Amino acid sequence: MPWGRRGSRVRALEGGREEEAPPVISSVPSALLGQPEAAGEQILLRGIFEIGRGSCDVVLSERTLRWRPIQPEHPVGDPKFDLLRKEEFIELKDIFSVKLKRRCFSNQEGGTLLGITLFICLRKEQNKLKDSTIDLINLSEDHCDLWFIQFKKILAGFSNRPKSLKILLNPQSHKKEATQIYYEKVEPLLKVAGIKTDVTITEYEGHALSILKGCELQGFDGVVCVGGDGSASEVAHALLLRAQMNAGVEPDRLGTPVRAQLPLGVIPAGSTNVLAHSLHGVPHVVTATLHIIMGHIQPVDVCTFSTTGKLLRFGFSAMFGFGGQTLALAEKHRWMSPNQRRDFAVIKALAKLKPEDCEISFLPLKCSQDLQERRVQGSPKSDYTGQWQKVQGHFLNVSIMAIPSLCSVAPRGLAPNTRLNNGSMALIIVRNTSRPEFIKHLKRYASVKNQFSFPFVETYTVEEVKVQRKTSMSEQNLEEKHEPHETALENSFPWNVDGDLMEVASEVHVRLHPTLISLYGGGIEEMNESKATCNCL
Ligand SMILES: Nc1ncnc2c1ncn2[C@@H]1O[C@H](COP(=O)(O)OP(=O)(O)OP(=O)(O)O)[C@@H](O)[C@H]1O
Repeated sequence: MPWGRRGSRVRALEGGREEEAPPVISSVPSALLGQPEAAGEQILLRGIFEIGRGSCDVVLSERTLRWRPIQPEHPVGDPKFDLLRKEEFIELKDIFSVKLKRRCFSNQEGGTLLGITLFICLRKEQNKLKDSTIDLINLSEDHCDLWFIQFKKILAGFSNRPKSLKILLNPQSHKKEATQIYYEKVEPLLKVAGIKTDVTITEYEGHALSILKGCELQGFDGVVCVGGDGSASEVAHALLLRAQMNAGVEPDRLGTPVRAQLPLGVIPAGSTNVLAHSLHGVPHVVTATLHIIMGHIQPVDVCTFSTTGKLLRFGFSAMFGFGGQTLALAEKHRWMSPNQRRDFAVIKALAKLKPEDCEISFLPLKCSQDLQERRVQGSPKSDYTGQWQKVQGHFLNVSIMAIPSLCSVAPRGLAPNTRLNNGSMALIIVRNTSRPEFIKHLKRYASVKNQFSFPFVETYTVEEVKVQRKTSMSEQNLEEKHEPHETALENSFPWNVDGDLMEVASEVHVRLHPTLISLYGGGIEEMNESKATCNCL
């Protein structure tokens, strides 16, 4: 349903013949102030407009715009008439723009005024947002001006909404359609909302980072990335690096990093859109755009990845083992289509499945509220000692996630128990097992069954993790028997950090920093139960 309906009855105003411009009530009669339908709200304007196919009594109050069709007198209590006279309303916070509606003729300047158009944001199923319009028709210039000015005043009061945005667009994302997505779906909405934009099309990997390190960002209310996870994570990293530089914090000596100064919007246009999917519950371009326009802000936890005391990058999630090898294989076959190379890489990584000999140290979460919740759920007490713990052994995959990481192959998320800003990371360790058992575990991500209820899977809620890989002599001997290019890949220890490859030989230290960045997005109301789209398993 596009807008609300309420059953409370109001007395119909006189006048408003359909063939003429409806008469105008340009000021609020004092008797109407504080009427029951205003529910304690001050009425700002009341008048008659044609909405849909009939004349309506329209009331603008502090938080809502309500209207009720004007019907001829009829017997009180007749259900047929009562239904026709039902009140409808929208909340003013759902309006994102207002324009005077005119019919233009080629020889006429300005055109003939028809009324006012309101642009509104509607909540649809599965967390989607949709733009829509409501026309308030009235041919009187004075009447419309009065209402138009009032709507403008109301919109100006939403100070959290951006007025100017820096846009970074990766033309190479997915099947190179980010440019088309932006100019066809995003820019028209930003224009309607009156948001100024400054678009830079990136030319190479790392370009967004070098732009954001040096460019003037004063005057912008936010930065928007149009692309996939690799691009979004690069822009988030750049904003956070810039914040540290501005605050005089040396990136390599990050005690407590400072927050990013500007919010980041993510328009999903990549092969994987985990960040946008986790933020909005759905990787939907119009939804992402409307969250930006409406100024919905979502603080999000961020991790730092460092090695030997040096900051490697800021990010939201990481995998090594199977997750890292799969990305490394996919990147080597970028000439394939995104779906083809993903399926190919998964199958090839499964065929070459090999455990990593590692030592993982982690600091369990020590927040008392979380501690209680987890204890109620029956988690082992040993998770919550607040001291470093160590697990050692052969692992097929290790995931460290600060966000739930929703994606098409895992609609409930790769880490469904973590939240965008719950001050913790999920550490998911998959110990060595047979290939069929590991495949069973992977398949569970796409189903409603718990993917962690296997004896070889361990999950922890943590604040910090250190990962050290061990290489044995027997491994080196084995690798010598392979083809040279295959060996190179298998010798490497690739991390998948937000969809980007990161090669690190020494220990990697991952730390969580609660709500370090704000993203444009809304809370997820209900998880999208959509079907997984990966067919390769
Ligand atoms: N003009 C460009 N040419 C080549 N690479 C670019 C260009 N602009 C940006 N990049 C880099 O491309 C990488 C991947 O881009 P992006 O994440 O947007 O798309 P994707 O690979 O299709 O999606 P995903 O990372 O979600 O799988 C990013 O790390 C980014 O730095």
